[in-house]
Amino acid sequence: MTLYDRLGGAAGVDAAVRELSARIRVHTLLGPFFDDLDYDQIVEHRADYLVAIFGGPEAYEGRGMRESHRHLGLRDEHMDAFLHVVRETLTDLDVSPLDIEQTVVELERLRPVLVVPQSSAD
Ligand code: HEM
Repeated sequence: MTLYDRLGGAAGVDAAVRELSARIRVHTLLGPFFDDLDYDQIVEHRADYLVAIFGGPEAYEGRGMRESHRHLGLRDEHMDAFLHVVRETLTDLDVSPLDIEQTVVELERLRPVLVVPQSSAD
């Protein structure tokens, strides 16, 4: 059984991503990144992308993760905050601690892709 199945398949992942995304949109540090963007479309892409990561059917047709985040200049603190909200959301949705850990491990793999290296000059 994949993580996707244990999270409740398409409906479960979709519900979790929607709840996560609502929390991210109002987050003090993360929310402002999405001002003036089509958030519904981002949430839809985010759900498709995560379904595939967790072992569900591949439906994601958006840009590569590096390409879609590079211009944001994300730092470790943004990734940390994102993962913190993931943990809180899944805990509130009664996902098992083991599945939460596996989810975070999967998302951690994207850290080097999403976080822009800081030059020693700044
Ligand atoms: C593992 C963590 C993450 C995943 C899986 C993820 C996934 C995605 C996906 C699939 C898209 C849509 C790309 C497209 O439409 O082509 C996207 C866009 C975006 N993400 Fe993330 N993301 C993650 C972390 C973050 C973090 C930490 C931030 C910081 C706030 C962030 C901010 C954004 C923004 C602002 C966009 C829209 C960029 C634009 O269109 O200008 N993401 N993300």
